[in-house]
Amino acid sequence: MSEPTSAADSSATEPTPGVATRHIRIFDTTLRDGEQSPGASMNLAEKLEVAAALADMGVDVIEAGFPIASPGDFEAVRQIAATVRGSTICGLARCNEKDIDRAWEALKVAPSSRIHVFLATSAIHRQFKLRMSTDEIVERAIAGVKRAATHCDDVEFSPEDACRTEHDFLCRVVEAAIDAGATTINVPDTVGYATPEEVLERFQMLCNRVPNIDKAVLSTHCHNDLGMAVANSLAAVAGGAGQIECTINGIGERAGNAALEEIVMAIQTRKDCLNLSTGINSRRLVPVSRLVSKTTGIHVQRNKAIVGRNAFAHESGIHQDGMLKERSTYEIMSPEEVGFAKTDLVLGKHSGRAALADRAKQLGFTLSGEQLQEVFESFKVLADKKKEIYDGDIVALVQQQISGPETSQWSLLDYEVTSSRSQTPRVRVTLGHAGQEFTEQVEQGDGPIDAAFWAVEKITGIELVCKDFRVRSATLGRDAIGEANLEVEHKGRTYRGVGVSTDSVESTILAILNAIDRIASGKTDGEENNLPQP
Ligand SMILES: CC(=O)SCCNC(=O)CCNC(=O)[C@H](O)C(C)(C)COP(=O)(O)OP(=O)(O)OC[C@H]1O[C@@H](n2cnc3c(N)ncnc32)[C@H](O)[C@@H]1OP(=O)(O)O
Ligand SMILES: CC(C)C(=O)C(=O)O
Ligand SMILES: [Mg+2]
Repeated sequence: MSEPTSAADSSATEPTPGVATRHIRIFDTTLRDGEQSPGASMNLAEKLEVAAALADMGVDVIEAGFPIASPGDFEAVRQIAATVRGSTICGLARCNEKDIDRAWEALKVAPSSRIHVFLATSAIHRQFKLRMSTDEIVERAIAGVKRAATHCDDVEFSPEDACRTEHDFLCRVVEAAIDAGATTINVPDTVGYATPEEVLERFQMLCNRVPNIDKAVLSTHCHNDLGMAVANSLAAVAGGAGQIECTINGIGERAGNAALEEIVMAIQTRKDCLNLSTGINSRRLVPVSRLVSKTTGIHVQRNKAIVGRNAFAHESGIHQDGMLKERSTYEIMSPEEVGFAKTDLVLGKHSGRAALADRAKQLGFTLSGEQLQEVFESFKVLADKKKEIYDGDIVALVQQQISGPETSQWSLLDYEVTSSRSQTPRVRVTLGHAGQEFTEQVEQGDGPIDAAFWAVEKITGIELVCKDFRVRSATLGRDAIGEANLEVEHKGRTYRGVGVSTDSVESTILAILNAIDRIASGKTDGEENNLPQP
């Protein structure tokens, strides 16, 4: 493996000096094999939109469908062939005249079209599915390719289940198909069974043993049943393949096909050792992935390579600290390169002070020293309760810290609330003050908030007249934190209090205590600490 010599080298690799870069054709089969994913059917308008996006991204060949499969599939291939420009449009056909002629009927309007004929060659498929002898398979393959070649000079032939086909027989079929006019020979790992070493050997074997192999482009089409589709596709390329068949988000039959975005970014990111290139505009990968996900209803998992929501997100403090110092410590590609707006430093329970201070700074607060430490402590307490901390949470935490007294007099140790439609609310509050604990239980008021006021007033002995009280959701979602803001009057003077928590009763009690601390320190509303404006 080549080693980056500096931080920047790790994401800006160059091809090996003196070694020519080989261009690899990208054949996208999202609309054909991808649509074979259970539940992924797309309607005509959706297929046209996806095809246009694929062409715009720079896909060389779009397999638009299997025209004999249904009138809808035929019409989708026909309209894509009629309207989408910039890519070759391909249609799939079994090895029989009806399929091939129907495919051509749909494709003929395209300026550049390809008929893809397939016939299984492995012993299992010959014996149990097709019930044909080896001679019959060869004859049928030749007839199919010849029929396709009468329509179109771009003919692809796939010996289905090629990776489980006997070497001698595979060589025989491939040679016959090329002689019959096939210009691309696709060697599929139909059931995702092969290992990268086996794929490499199989492609090398075909290159060494099939005498006319130089008259066709070799192609790879890998399924992901054992999670090796992308590795197998790259192994095929190392063995001589010049075309990779793949799908957006890796959708496809069963566990899917090799994911286009992973192939493209592996080639782009590791051009230093692979010495390959594609014509794909990688900045379109995320938008096209989202389009396909929305269109098919197949959700992209958060940790999916390249296009998953977490692909450029960092939550761990140590990683975030590294990222803030130098991006290449934890990123081998830039998010912009694949179409994400930016790296996401997600604040959560694994984050540290560096990321918290950085986010607070972006929000308009400069935190350091003890102030940072205090916000960090309340941040960790909150992070234990919430999955993700949003910007609104940070603003609320910082504001609470800034507006709080230097030394808090009263602290909330515990509380319990019972409320129902039919009974008077009951609140039990335990407060700490000067090393002692005080508990009060009240059963009065119009609701738990009112009861909480009564309980705190009883413990502290400070009477409050509530002039204004609001609880607002500081962030989004059901686990949002509530920020309680109140204005109280005590002995003719007005005081403010702020409290935040995921529980609105708790944020209210904290806001009351905040106001009481201000009363004790003599800070009225007109003498607030200067709150920075986020
Ligand atoms: C590996 C792959 O992804 S291959 C592509 C798979 N995709 C699809 O099958 C999706 C679209 N398919 C369909 O809509 C239907 O299967 C159709 C319209 C193509 C055919 O439907 P039917 O005529 O009802 O046949 P059915 O699907 O039940 O069986 C397939 C037939 O094709 C035959 N067949 C399979 N592959 C081939 C081939 N490459 N060349 C010729 N015949 C083939 C089978 O032996 C079987 O023939 P039989 O009925 O004489 O036993
Ligand atoms: C039609 C062929 C190429 C196929 O999808 C496969 O073998 O997986
Ligand atoms: Mg397939």
